[in-house]
Amino acid sequence: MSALRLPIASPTLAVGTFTLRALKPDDASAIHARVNDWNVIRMLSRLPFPYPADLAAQWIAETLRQAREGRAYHFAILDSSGQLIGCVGLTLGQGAQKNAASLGYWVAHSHWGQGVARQAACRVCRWAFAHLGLHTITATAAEDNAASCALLGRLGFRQTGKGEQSFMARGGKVPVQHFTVTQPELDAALRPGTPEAEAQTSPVQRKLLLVVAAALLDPDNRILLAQRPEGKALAGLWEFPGGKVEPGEELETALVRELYEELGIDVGRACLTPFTFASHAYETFDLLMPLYLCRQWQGTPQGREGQALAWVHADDLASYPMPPADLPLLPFLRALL
Ligand SMILES: Nc1nc2c([nH]c(=O)n2[C@@H]2O[C@H](COP(=O)(O)OP(=O)(O)OP(=O)(O)O)[C@@H](O)[C@H]2O)c(=O)[nH]1
Ligand SMILES: [Mg+2]
Repeated sequence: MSALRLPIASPTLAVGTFTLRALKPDDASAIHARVNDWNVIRMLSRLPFPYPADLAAQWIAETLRQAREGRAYHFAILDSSGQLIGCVGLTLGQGAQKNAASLGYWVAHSHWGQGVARQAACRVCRWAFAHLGLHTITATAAEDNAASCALLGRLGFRQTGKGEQSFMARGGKVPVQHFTVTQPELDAALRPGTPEAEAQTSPVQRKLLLVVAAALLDPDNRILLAQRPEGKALAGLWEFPGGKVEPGEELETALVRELYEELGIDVGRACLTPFTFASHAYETFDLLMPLYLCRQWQGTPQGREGQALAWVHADDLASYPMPPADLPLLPFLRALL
């Protein structure tokens, strides 16, 4: 579990013939020209019509502030000639919602029907799942925005409910549909050959994820496994307790913190023995996971994040489905125990 989320730099992302990059103050006039269009603005809840020219500059300044603070990431969508043709962005939840973000986008009317929003939204969601530790991304679309509802469905978003929302430009409440997607749902919906599916193979976007984990051993040489809870990636699989190393954090410090957060036990750093490591290329990131052995701790392990726990003999490990990264580690544990 992450203690806090540090802002990360907005990347420049490529998808198909489009480029997504952080907004710049110079984009204001292009944004104003494209968004101040009834076709576009009637689908956006928070914008007035007509859209005053100076609002674009204020909004850009706000997005840059939010990005510096790690609260939102907004991108200009540029076509192959570098012309701004829309925007896409994610606003991150706070507090208990920190693993969720909401998606928003618009595309200039002249570019509708060309898959711009689909490709851009997909690219940003894939980046966000890989880099921001998100579990879900939500989106809301006006019920009469059939194109947007269809686009979200095509990206793997599920409709989770209906409601009403004030739309400034329309001067009142409008029926809306709420949607949500997880990383596996987004990945499952990718259609091979589409620009958004091809974009993922771009090597510059691969991320190395450093995760630290422990094989806790009881006096009978049984290993403690924890079942990944619902809502997390790889939910239901059994894993070694542990988690992501925070930027600037030492490995052992991270592991001591994770074991306390996830299991409520106190482990001295001296009780952690480096054992082996897992290295696995997941679809969107490379996992590097040092695995430590630990035989001594204070307290009784409890699933503090709602995860089931099991003490498992090395010979029984095969009965517990584990993430693919863990499978090469099992022979070493069997040999040791
Ligand atoms: N802890 C742990 N993570 C593993 C194992 N095997 C494996 O592939 N992973 C991957 O490593 C990453 C660790 O994520 P995590 O969800 O434990 O991270 P965390 O405790 O910091 O949680 P949070 O990000 O929800 O705050 C996940 O992508 C997970 O799928 C394992 O045996 N133990
Ligand atoms: Mg964890």
